Amino acid sequence: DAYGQPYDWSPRDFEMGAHLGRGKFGRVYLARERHSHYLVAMKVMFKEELRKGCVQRQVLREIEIQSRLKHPHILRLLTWFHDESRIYLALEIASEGELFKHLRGAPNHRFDEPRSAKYTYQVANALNYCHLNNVIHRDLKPENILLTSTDDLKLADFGWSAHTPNNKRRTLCGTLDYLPPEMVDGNSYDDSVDQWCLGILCYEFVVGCPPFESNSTESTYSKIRRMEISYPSHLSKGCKELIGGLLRKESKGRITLVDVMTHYWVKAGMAERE
Ligand SMILES: Cn1ncc2ncnc(NCCc3cnc(NC(=O)Nc4cccc(C(F)(F)F)c4)s3)c21
Repeated sequence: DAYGQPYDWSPRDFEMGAHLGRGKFGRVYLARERHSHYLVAMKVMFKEELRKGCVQRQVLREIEIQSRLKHPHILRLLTWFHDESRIYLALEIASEGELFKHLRGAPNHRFDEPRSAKYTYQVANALNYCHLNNVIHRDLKPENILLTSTDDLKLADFGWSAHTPNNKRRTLCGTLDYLPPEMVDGNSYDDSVDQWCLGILCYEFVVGCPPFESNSTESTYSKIRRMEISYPSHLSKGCKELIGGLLRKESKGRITLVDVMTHYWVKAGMAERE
């Protein structure tokens, strides 16, 4: 407010609009702040549901982590508040919504290599910023990445993020396709799990499905453990080399996020997109 004191936001400050999407816990609405007409994406979650899902602490950790992260490719958590039954996250809007929708809607469910290279660069840039702030995202997948009207990516949903180093087992939920071998085996892990996930993500961009996808948990796990990856013939040498550099079973052997941002395939793809 005018005196520089943090203002206590409340649901009454916003007019709720269109339904933008739904997550595992709660729904997202377009919302407009009454005086400034500023538009936000409002994630509304029921405290009872979070309690039943035993995720209250994770939401609070996400709020603590996300309010500190300020980066062009990380979706801003602008503010948060709660009333007697709900918790509200006021988020920056990414008007094109979940990247997942655009990937599934693209021809052959995949992006061309220049577009994939640009997105890979932006995610690597955001993850590098997270790691410099001792945060691992841990839940990178197309559903958690949003697209803006300028065709730029925003990393979102830090509900599973954690401070490094971390070796708490995370209860498995959602897709297993992105789990790195060290997590499948329940071993300790560090921020290089995000490099693994970036490799899976890049593969899914250019191929249209994750490399270890299969119809049962056991076979996904065994494919991950055996590093059973096949590259379609349409992939360029540079693309295979980059993905191969990230999908290394040995976490220490994975190329760094800076290696990704300076990789010739990534730079060539971005130059072509300019
Ligand atoms: C759909 N859509 N379209 C446009 C648009 N623009 C912005 N945002 C959108 N959608 C919201 C994306 C999110 C960002 N941050 C989130 N954070 C979260 O959902 N956290 C969270 C909640 C409950 C439980 C847990 C826990 F603990 F279990 F992990 C974690 S969701 C948009």
